[in-house]
Amino acid sequence: MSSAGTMVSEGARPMTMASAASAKRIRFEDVSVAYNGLTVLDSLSLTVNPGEIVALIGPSGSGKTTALRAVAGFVRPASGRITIGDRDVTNLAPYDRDIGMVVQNYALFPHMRVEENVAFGLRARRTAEDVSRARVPEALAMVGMSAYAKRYPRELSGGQQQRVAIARAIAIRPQVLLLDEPLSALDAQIRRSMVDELARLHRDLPSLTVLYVTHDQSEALTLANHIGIMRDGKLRAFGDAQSLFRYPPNRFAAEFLGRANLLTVKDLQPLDGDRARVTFGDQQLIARNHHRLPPGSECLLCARPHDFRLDPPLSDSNRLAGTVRSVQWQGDTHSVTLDVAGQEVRLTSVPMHRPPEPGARLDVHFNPADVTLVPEDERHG
Ligand SMILES: Nc1ncnc2c1ncn2[C@@H]1O[C@H](COP(=O)(O)OP(=O)(O)OP(=O)(O)O)[C@@H](O)[C@H]1O
Repeated sequence: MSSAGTMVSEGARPMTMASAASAKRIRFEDVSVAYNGLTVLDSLSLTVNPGEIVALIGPSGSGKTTALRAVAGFVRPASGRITIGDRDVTNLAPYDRDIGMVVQNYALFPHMRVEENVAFGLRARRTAEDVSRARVPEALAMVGMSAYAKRYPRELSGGQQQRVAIARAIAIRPQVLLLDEPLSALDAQIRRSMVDELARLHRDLPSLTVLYVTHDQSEALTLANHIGIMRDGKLRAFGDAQSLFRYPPNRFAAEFLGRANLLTVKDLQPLDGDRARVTFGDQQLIARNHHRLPPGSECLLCARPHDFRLDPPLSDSNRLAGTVRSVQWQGDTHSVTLDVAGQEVRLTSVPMHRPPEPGARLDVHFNPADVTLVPEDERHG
């Protein structure tokens, strides 16, 4: 642990975990959970492939933690099946599932020193004393906390406590690691460095299959191989992080993962490849039709704030003429809100020497390959 509070593995890969080849898959098969007769997780089917990180994101109350707790064995599904590798764990007790878990608020035992906290899971599993003696320093080294073994939790910062919680979870060498908002109690700067460190930890432990629940889309985009977006107990979108961001399958996914301008367009006409022409106001625009929406569809054109350009357009660019509503300087960017044919468009640019004034006319353009059409129909969302 450096004094700046970074998590670094000390020494050469101390933990000789099994290789990625022995990693285990987590599978939800049509899993529903109800509390007091109210369904809060509705027919969830989802696979976390061996050794990958899947992030579940979604608004408060959408069922993310419930899904995680069902894997951990803290809630029993009303129907469906959960498997880890080839084992059906649906009805196994939590301690029989070979799972490590880290929750938001550290949950360290305050009366135990760091090393005793990390040893706790090993003791509970009746791990031989000599094995435990080796595993505790290994796990602490993985999270850069070797120097803090003798401290009590109250003598640690929040970030340090969470590192100890992670060390405790991985000391048992679980097949599966469940992380429930592990960084949300930390301040923004520590959180950012912990995200990098979790990514590194996962590179050091490639056999670990991770289900990661978070509110924070940037954590999900940075860490996850695949992202699931939940709403009202249902999985509304699932895909690899990049595709989900670039080609959101519905309005909800577009709005939840990153900021999106969603322009209402109509009269879709497919062009060559996966492109299509659409009508926006009295203008024709070209966009990707990644979801192959049928001709004539009413849909949304999804453009991210950074997709817009202010420099002179290329010949095949889409152009929009707008009126500036507001301009905000945000340090490393300018954020501009425009009125374009009665719809609000937000764009970000590198800091401008002479930002436009509210009320000024501003022409922007964007490359057809950077924007995508999204179905408006709620049946898709
Ligand atoms: N023990 C419980 N008893 C009754 N209802 C519960 C219980 N735990 C959760 N719920 C309800 O289940 C729904 C889903 O909760 P869950 O904690 O899974 O959501 P979440 O997406 O993780 O939310 P958050 O991001 O706020 O943690 C919520 O409406 C919640 O009130």
